[in-house]
Amino acid sequence: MIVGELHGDVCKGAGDVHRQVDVPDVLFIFFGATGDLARRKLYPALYELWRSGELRGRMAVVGVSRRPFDDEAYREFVRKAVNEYRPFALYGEAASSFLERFFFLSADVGKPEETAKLAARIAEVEERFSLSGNRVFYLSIAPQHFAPIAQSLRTSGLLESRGFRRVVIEKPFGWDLRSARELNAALLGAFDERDIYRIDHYLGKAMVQNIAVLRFANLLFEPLWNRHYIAQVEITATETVGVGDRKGYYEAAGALRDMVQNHILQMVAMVAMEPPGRFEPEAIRDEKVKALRSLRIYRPEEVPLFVVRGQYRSGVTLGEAVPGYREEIGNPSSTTETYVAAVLFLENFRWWGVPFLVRTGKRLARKRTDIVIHFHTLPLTVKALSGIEGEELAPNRLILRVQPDEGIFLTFNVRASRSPFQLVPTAMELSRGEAIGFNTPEAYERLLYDVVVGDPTNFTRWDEVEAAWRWVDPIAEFFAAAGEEGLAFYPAGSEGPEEAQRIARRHGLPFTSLVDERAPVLP
Ligand SMILES: NC(=O)C1=CN([C@@H]2O[C@H](COP(=O)(O)OP(=O)(O)OC[C@H]3O[C@@H](n4cnc5c(N)ncnc54)[C@H](OP(=O)(O)O)[C@@H]3O)[C@@H](O)[C@H]2O)C=CC1
Ligand SMILES: O=C1O[C@H](COP(=O)(O)O)[C@@H](O)[C@H](O)[C@H]1O
Repeated sequence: MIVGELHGDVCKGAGDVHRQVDVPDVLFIFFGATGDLARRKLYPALYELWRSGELRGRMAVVGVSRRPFDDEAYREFVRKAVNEYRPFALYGEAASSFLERFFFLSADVGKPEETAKLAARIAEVEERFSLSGNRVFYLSIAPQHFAPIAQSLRTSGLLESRGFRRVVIEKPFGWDLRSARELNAALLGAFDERDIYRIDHYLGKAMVQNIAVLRFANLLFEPLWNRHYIAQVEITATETVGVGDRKGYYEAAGALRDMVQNHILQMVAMVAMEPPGRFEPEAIRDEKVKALRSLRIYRPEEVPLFVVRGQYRSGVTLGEAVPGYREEIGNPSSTTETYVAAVLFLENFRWWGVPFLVRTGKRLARKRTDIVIHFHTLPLTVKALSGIEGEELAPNRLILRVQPDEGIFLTFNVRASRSPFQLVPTAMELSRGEAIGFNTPEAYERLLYDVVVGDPTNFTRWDEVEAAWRWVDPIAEFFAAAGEEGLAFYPAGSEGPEEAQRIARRHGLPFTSLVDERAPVLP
């Protein structure tokens, strides 16, 4: 099955279809140019867009941070970042033609007299490369800087260029609904909503983009995509890593704000949305927001019935002994959750009564992102009709493996060849990354490209953010009030807290094993 092709044709803006669009020239202005995100994701993604020819000769970058870099020091920083990701990518001629387009401004964004110098730098670079005035302001910086940056961009006239002005915002988009609204108001003081690109990098992952194609371009699935045929939806986004260098941020955010409010709920929306009338950005986002608005919001006293939070203790992950979360961040009484499992319900006609089981966490047994659609079991089994013996009839399942290896699988029952009186569940591989050239660019590469060509499909619109916070807020409030009570500890390297299976079983099937290599493809 040629998923890559379908994906491009049907879902405009969702993937490699980009390659057919004319790419305008652009100046990127990176705030937070020396930070972790810029180093690990943005420069490698830009390099890939350059290497593949999409932005070759059509872009330049002005990086901003307080570090006392000159242009040369900044170029060396970018060179190292790219080479770390793709060893020896940047050397010789290839390096200089790419790096000569990087410029630096050392400025504290809290000091207007320093950011005022940005206008001159931008003018100089745009003139040097004959750019058309298209500007992408990428705020790869802590959210408390968003408002002052927006304000200074407006007052300095930098938003009055001849070309387009777009702003890219990283998560977290607020800490709750109230702060998200304040942040949004600050941004709207400088940019139109249509020019605000709120990044959720899961929406840049090929298999997440494939959900809509699989659903709406296949007669095999479209009629079955509802409560009549689907018993349960299971979404997993687990990691083996701990909090790493982002301790301060994570201690305040926790897994609920870090992963559930954005990536997990976006995947829920993609699975649950109604077919859009047209495959256009706003039509698609209209349907996503409707799905998010139909989430049943839990009252605080209901939260323990539907949501489990956990925190890792020391253990062994991928053969390595690792400390517990509290030791890692140096706070022996932290109650921040590093794991969340929840059962969600959408109160609409299509999904009434279908549990959406979601889980995410750090320091678990496997890095895995899967979306599993569990179909109902047949009421009158083949077993009963034919006298075939064996285990319970396994339900059909459709598995979208988002990462680490991309693939789509469908499970079904067949008669065992050696023993014709037994049924065995088997899996059909509908597509796999490597086999069909799915070796797609990093999510950030796709999303950066989308910003340049002005395709907001795979970015989160404000009303989606708002709807997600409405669901998250009461749960976050409950967590904060409960403190350590109800916090389930799990050893690093495990499947997470057993309590997650308890809520899963209460509402549906248990979560699929993370440890079993065959799961969830085969039961
Ligand atoms: N890292 C990641 O994997 C992810 C990060 N994000 C989000 O992206 C944003 C950036 O994160 P990350 O790169 O990790 O953060 P870092 O702390 O690594 O980097 C912050 C950057 O901002 C600059 N900076 C800080 N204060 C100022 C200031 N007053 N004036 C000018 N520059 C300043 C820093 O440089 P200097 O100190 O030299 O000024 C640095 O370049 C955050 O909003 C984060 O939540 C989102 C998803 C993933
Ligand atoms: O946004 C985030 O995502 C990463 C996981 O991303 P993935 O693409 O590697 O699955 C997570 O580690 C981080 O805490 C979170 O902020």
